[in-house]
Amino acid sequence: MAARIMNLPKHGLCHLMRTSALARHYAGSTGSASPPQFTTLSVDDKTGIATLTLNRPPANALNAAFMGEIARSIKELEKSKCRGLILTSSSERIFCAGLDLKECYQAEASHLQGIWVALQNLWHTLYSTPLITVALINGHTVAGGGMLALSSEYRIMLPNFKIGINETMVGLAVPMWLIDTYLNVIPNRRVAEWDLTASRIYKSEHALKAGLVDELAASKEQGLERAVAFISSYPKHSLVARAITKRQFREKDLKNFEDNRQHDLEIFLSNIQKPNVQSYLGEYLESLKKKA
Ligand SMILES: CC/C=C\CC/C=C/CC(=O)SCCNC(=O)CCNC(=O)[C@H](O)C(C)(C)COP(=O)(O)OP(=O)(O)OC[C@H]1O[C@@H](n2cnc3c(N)ncnc32)[C@H](O)[C@@H]1OP(=O)(O)O
Repeated sequence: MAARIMNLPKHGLCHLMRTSALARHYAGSTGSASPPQFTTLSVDDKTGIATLTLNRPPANALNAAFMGEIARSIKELEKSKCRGLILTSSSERIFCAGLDLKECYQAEASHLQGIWVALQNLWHTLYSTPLITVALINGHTVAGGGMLALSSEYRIMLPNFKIGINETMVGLAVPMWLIDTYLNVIPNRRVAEWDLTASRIYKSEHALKAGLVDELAASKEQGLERAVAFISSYPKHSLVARAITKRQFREKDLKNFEDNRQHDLEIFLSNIQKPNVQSYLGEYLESLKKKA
């Protein structure tokens, strides 16, 4: 089996062609001709590997438009017969800081609903995709950012960053579908329960030891090479069987989610609008500002 390893040109012809194709797709599905705003996508036609780069400074915080854009790109890549997807960040410090908390503070219920439904859809799309998925975690990734990493099949992280799910710390329960996602990576229930109830955040090196990530890479370039090698290690003839097997492993979690989608939304809306949670959220946002 020949595993092709190459660095993708950041602004190559291939990238431009794919971006315009996606823009046409968005125009068809949303009625607007606006191109992707918060991501760049490049596809290596020789390897069939796509790199989706998160680019919403300063923290790649997730709002509904950003999450919709990521999910639509994944769906489009599935149709284009790409074999694999690498998720990474344009920032040198932050892979993804989770939900955009500024948009969760003192927001209308309809806005909060839009955010949560977009988060649910993004999780479902990434967790269920037949594509071979690798998160190249080149910065801190917490909460919803942890979700992106853990929903991928393989995680490569750069040293000296943080990864974890800290929802309880901000006053909210971890949704069942995210617990299932965590257990898919850390099957030791006691460790998983402790991590999620205590909002445990791991440093890269410790995350590797705990099995939360699969490899450390010294640089983003090395990480990209390792990600391409991982995806290319699956022979072409195995891809359909591989995708069916992946689906079977994840089917129960996906069904649980579908059975409880509405209830999950109601729990979020009820929690996030509680005065004590909103008040804590305000203080938390202030503390993030004061750090600067
Ligand atoms: C109350 C619960 C709300 C929703 C519940 C539902 C649960 C959903 C899951 C979630 O995703 S909740 C999101 C939880 N996220 C966090 O708690 C992350 C908070 N951020 C951090 O811990 C740190 O920023 C970091 C470790 C990610 C990066 O640290 P560092 O490199 O030192 O950067 P700064 O802290 O200086 O941040 C840079 C810049 O980004 C802004 N920012 C950071 N996180 C968010 C965020 N989640 N939403 C909006 N904005 C965020 C931060 O304020 C700084 O902005 P400046 O304008 O001051 O540059």
